[in-house]
Amino acid sequence: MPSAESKPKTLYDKVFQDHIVNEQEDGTCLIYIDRHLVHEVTSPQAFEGLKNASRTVRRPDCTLATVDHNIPTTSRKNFKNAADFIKENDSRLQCTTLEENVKDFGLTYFGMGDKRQGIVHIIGPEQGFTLPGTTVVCGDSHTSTHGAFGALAFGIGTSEVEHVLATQTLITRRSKNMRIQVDGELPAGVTSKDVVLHIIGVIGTAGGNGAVIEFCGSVIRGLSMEARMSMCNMSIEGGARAGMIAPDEITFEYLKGRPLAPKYGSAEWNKATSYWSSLKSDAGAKYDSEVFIDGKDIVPTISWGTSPQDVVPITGVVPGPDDFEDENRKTSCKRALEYMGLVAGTPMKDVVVDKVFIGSCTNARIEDLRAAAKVVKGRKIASNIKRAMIVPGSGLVKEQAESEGLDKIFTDAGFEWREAGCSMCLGMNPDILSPKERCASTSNRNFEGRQGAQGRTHLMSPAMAATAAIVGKLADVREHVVASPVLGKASPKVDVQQPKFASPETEDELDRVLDFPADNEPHANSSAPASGGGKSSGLPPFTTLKGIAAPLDRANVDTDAIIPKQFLKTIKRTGLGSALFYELRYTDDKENPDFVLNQGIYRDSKILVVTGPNFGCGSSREHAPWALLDFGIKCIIAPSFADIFFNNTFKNGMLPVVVSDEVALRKITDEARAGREVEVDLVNQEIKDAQGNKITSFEVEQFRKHCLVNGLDDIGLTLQMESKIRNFETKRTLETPWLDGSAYLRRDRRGATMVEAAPVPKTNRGDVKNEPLEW
Ligand SMILES: CC(C)[C@H](C(=O)O)[C@@H](O)C(=O)O
Ligand code: SF4
Repeated sequence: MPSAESKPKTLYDKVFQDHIVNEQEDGTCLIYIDRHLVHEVTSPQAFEGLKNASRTVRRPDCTLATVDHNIPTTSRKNFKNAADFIKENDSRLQCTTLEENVKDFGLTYFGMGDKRQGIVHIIGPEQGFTLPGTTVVCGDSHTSTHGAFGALAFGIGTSEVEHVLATQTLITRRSKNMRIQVDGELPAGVTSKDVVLHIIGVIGTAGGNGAVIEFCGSVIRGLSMEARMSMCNMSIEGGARAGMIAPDEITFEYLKGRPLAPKYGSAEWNKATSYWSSLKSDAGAKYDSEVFIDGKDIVPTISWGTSPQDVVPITGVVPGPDDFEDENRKTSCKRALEYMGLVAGTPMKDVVVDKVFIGSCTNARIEDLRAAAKVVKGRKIASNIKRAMIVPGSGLVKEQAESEGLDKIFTDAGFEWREAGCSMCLGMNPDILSPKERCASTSNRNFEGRQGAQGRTHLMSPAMAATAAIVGKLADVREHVVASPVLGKASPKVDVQQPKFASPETEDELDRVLDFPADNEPHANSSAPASGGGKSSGLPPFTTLKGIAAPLDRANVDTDAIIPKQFLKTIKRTGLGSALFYELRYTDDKENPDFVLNQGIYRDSKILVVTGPNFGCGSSREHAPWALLDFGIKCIIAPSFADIFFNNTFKNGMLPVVVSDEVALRKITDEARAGREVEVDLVNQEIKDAQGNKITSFEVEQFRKHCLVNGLDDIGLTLQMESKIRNFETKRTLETPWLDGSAYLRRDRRGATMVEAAPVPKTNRGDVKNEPLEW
């Protein structure tokens, strides 16, 4: 779909533009979603919403589901079904709920008995489900991974999952363009994980807020697809909505022969690659911000603290509060040192490690395992290492590694060779750290409690984690491996039989008239009652809110802190108030009297005033706003917010207010500290004191305000755009036919009936006896 306008565009601009179904005057866009990945944690409430409203999944052919977060990674030799295999009640319920839902809605599902099962961000690319120029979403923040293909891929909350399931579209706005150019050459032993950790150290965890990052430059061009995926994966840790890399020959090579990619050599493949080749930023395209990095300045990088921006070269020392100028960072540093059990000035290489975890959607692909195996080969893990785990990202990665003998290299060295899943990346399953255990980890988040309550995480590359296992301390791979560079360049190809599928029908007449009756369209200034595709009022309206405001003196509050992983196992949206800020509110299950929400009037807070920036960073879990809401907090005031959290609050009838003016924020905080009520008047966009005196005004997007004030439900509104969505789909079938349900499920040309395609079943519920594991 070539873009029409001639103004130089960025890669992001092009992909975004090609997916607009409708654009309102205030810039609110309805965009079409090509690919939707679903996992068990963020989908139950979405499916429940569909069922309650008697809605169906619009495009089962563009939806792919798997289980990854909750599942044990122990041997599946005796696996019969998930219900028997998963011992923990809540985890089992989330997985079996997904199994029921994929059956009820007719979705393609890779269950635990299917070797294509794996971490959602590993299986999408592996299958060719992720393709250049597509929009890809998932109820998971690391959906940014798929941007490595030149896709616009981003994490969404559960309300948006429901929206995509029902409408195959999303309501969103344009992000800013940020370019990060890494030129030159990487020194030996430096991998893409070091590059991205280094970048996050430079820009900070809020550096990319509101933006989509385009990674470019000679270093990026020289990376394999898997290495590019590791980089885009962690764009979210840099605060960005998404990361993107322009597709090139390396991308096309990777896609050849993937089951869901157009068949290599076919007319469709040629058409696709010619479109994909146009997906690069035009010369002269404008970026809102740019960062230049010289590859030669990057050394193996490792995290020391509790935020992904807390990184140092392995050759460095643990920093102290005096190393930072910013007050927020000084405070965070003090707290992080205490949590991590580290003393400022200690050489990183002196830090002793207890456990090693090689896995996660950042680094559990075949190249990652090869890089680790290269370090480990012929060696043994150090005697102080209590446990070292290799967790392949998917059953196919596992199989490939076994065919290369990597499993043997690892087990001979003393590593555990596990089954695919998220594992110790977030400890929603049995793989966790014990309190105070220190882990060398290839995952992406080192938040407090992330890998287990009081666990201590150091982020690094697979080669560095493998070196730590051998040395028993954090260590520099360059001092322990002679051969270099450790980073492999080739993208392994999954050797698969190309599934047969009929090419989509294209003779349908393309209706180019995209007009839609004006009185049915959502409009910022209209409160016309909904009609047609569904009801559009569903949330309690938000006009003004007056109440006690709790002050919170923290920066970069992540959603793991707002609601820790153990509470994500619910299949409901309610009842999470008691879990809000769990680790901060309770010590050994007893209330911590120092935490503001445990004190007097603040127990009844309706507003939260946060003094530090970037509130709600990290995971896409909508459980964070649900927990705040259940506690009674409907409005959060902060200098800035992380994008996904910000979005999620609106979907629940809540209001996040950005107050970046320091004086105004201080005044509001003073009112909060004095225990006086604060009033948030959305209609007039003002914050007032208890007497009604204006403290400050604030900005809010008009469409969002309209929905909040009128209590409107997005899905109902979007369903009224049915004819525009249908027209977009018709055009998509004609111009990019490879995006219509290739292989697994194909959409009938009349658009309604779903037909099943060989060779895989529509659902795989883990019934190994009746469902094929080979394909
Ligand atoms: C469970 C899910 C919402 C979450 C995410 O969005 O990132 C998880 O994958 C994580 O890594 O914390
Ligand atoms: S970040 Fe960790 S928990 Fe989240 S999807 Fe990736 S592997 Fe799973």
